[in-house]
Amino acid sequence: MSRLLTDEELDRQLQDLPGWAVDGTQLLAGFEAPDFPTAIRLVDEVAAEAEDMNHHPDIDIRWRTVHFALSTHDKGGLTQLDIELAHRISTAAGRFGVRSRG
Ligand SMILES: C[C@H](O)[C@H](O)[C@H]1CNC2=NC(N)=NC(=O)C2=N1
Repeated sequence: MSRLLTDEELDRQLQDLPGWAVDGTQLLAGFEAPDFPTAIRLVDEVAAEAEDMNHHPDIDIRWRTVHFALSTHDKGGLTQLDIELAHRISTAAGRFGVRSRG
């Protein structure tokens, strides 16, 4: 599950991850919530998902905008764990009515 993904594998799987983009060794996405409390509720939900996976994002919170940066630190790049976490983040955002900025 945690080997580095090839560029082809990343390109193919990004088709199913609208709003996410690869930047070097990271998978990035920004989301805009209707208000600050909802942004924090999203981050709290993502924290639970990350703990469940034992795979944790870098998170930047600025008022209603939340940016996530995903990478598998132990491997120095992107693995299937990052893809899985991206899906969980996008799903959680949808549940909270938080739209992607991508
Ligand atoms: C020891 C612990 O399982 C590891 O440090 C986990 C924790 N969370 C992690 N999160 C991320 N993004 N990458 C990792 O390599 C990673 N490793």
